Amino acid sequence: MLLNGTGLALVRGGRLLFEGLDVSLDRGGGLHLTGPNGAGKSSLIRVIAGLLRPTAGAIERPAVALADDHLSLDRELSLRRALGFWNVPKLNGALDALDLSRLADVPVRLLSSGQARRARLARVLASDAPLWLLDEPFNGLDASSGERLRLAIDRHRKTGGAVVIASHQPLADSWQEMVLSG
Ligand SMILES: Nc1ncnc2c1ncn2[C@@H]1O[C@H](COP(=O)(O)OP(=O)(O)OP(=O)(O)O)[C@@H](O)[C@H]1O
Repeated sequence: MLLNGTGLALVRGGRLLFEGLDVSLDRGGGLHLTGPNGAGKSSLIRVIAGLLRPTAGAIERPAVALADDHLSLDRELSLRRALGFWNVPKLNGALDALDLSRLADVPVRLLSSGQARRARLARVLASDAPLWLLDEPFNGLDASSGERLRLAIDRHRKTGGAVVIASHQPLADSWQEMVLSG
């Protein structure tokens, strides 16, 4: 098993967001976190990433790559050099997959908001982490970028990776859905 969390609970801002939660994923697996705003999807992703300590429970995880709104890229560097700050062994393939190659030499500060979002996703695609954690990855992407991302995610799962996505958008049947109710 790639990811195994058992009995997870989290209190945040004085509120119990979830308790007794089990999450597990095998290689090739996909977990889709859904639920209303504030239900705790992003918080659970941060628990899985190891950035938030759960109030109860235990978690075993492999190396993870997280894409959310927090990744900082040096705005003065070119996209390629800014991403190069991270562990990105598959950078060229990732830039290609998200149609960012022609922007590789452009300073990060000149990217549009959708291009910057794709850049944060490219960091994940370029990593060699088996577990991808994607918080609302389709937000702000145009249709063709969304499709490119879907293909990259499918490819990652088919080659033995696993993916957790928090998203309000429907996903295909191959995703195991977990509804958080807050
Ligand atoms: N840094 C923080 N400190 C305290 N409480 C927080 C913090 N960040 C988020 N929360 C609270 O935790 C709860 C869950 O937030 P979270 O961002 O996990 O929800 P979500 O399900 O991802 O929501 P959305 O669909 O809006 O993205 C909310 O009530 C939020 O106010």
